[in-house]
Amino acid sequence: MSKRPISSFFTKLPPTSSKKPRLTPPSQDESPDPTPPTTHPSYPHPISSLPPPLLTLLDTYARPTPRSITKTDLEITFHQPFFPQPTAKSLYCFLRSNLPFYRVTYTIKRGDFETIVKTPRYTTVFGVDDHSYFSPADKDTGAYDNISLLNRKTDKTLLSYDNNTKNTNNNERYKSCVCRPRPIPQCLEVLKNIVERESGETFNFVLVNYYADCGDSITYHSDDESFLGPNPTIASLSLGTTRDFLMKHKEDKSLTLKLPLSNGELIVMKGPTQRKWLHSIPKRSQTVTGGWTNGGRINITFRKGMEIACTGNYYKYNVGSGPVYRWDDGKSEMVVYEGETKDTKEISAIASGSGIVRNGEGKEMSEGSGIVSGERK
Ligand SMILES: O=C(O)CCC(=O)C(=O)O
Ligand SMILES: [Fe+2]
Repeated sequence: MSKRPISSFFTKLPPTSSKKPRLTPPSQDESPDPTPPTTHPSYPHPISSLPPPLLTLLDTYARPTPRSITKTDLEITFHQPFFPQPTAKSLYCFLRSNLPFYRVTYTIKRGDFETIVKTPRYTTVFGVDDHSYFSPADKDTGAYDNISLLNRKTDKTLLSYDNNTKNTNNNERYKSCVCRPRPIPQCLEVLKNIVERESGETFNFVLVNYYADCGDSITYHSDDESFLGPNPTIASLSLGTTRDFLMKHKEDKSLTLKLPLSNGELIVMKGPTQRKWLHSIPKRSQTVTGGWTNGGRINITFRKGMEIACTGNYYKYNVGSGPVYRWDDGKSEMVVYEGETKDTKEISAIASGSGIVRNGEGKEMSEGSGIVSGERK
């Protein structure tokens, strides 16, 4: 495998309003070397890098000027589209095949009752809050293998990842994390860089949702946790099937908004939007996009976590402690990843069995059956 530095694809792209392509597509006879997969001890498996032709298509698109949507307490920039349809569809297939996903289950306490909540979609997350940063990739090879986590103030190592240790961490700062914080792999870092360039914002977390079909959803909530700062900007990219993004004002019930989000579209939510509005992707009995019925959808949100608590929260609710899922092309569905350790197999057997009720009173429920306000769970 060629050792072309991954970092050559990571260079921060300067903000630009130019509508012209910025990279020259490779000619037939000089196709660039493929970038090796991103590997890191915190990953359950190597994560493939974007094929150079797809990378070029993503970066050279002359995107139309976005439109602004403003309502009381709401500021959204709508890039329609951010990536052209065929490119976005390739990206959708690529990410669905190559990212590790989780179907997280967690418990919440309501009075004396402990309730098990099953997240009604697949999720995954990469990144770390602003108090820490990952050391740069290897200068010569671009490899991630030895990337460690450093304290932003002191530049001292907080976690040096070791292939031989379990995927838990003993670091005081991140002791509430269900797994070790994971650096953003090349395929998502590239997208983050393009979104940052076009929006003029910076992000340190990439959260991915995979809605397998029209029955997967996210309940009404707002991404207004204090660990994101007072008026967080959140950029949200949609790939695959069109799904309705519903919004409603937290106080004024007459204020609502429905945005069908389609393949390749990006919304950037800003200002008071998270503080004042809720949003959701409701279940549907059927979705039809083009000739495609009840297809899947990937949503990627780019966020900036300001506080340490953000990291524990995001890994708990988007990775959890259950099995890893990967896309199976033959079966056309997510299946439990076979390369898992004995420990995760045991957890997966417990989670998929019927005996997960923690106390006599507990009952299972789906997130979709309740409104979770103020927290994205
Ligand atoms: O899938 C979407 O468009 C929304 C996802 C979302 O709201 C979230 O991840 O917090
Ligand atoms: Fe959200």
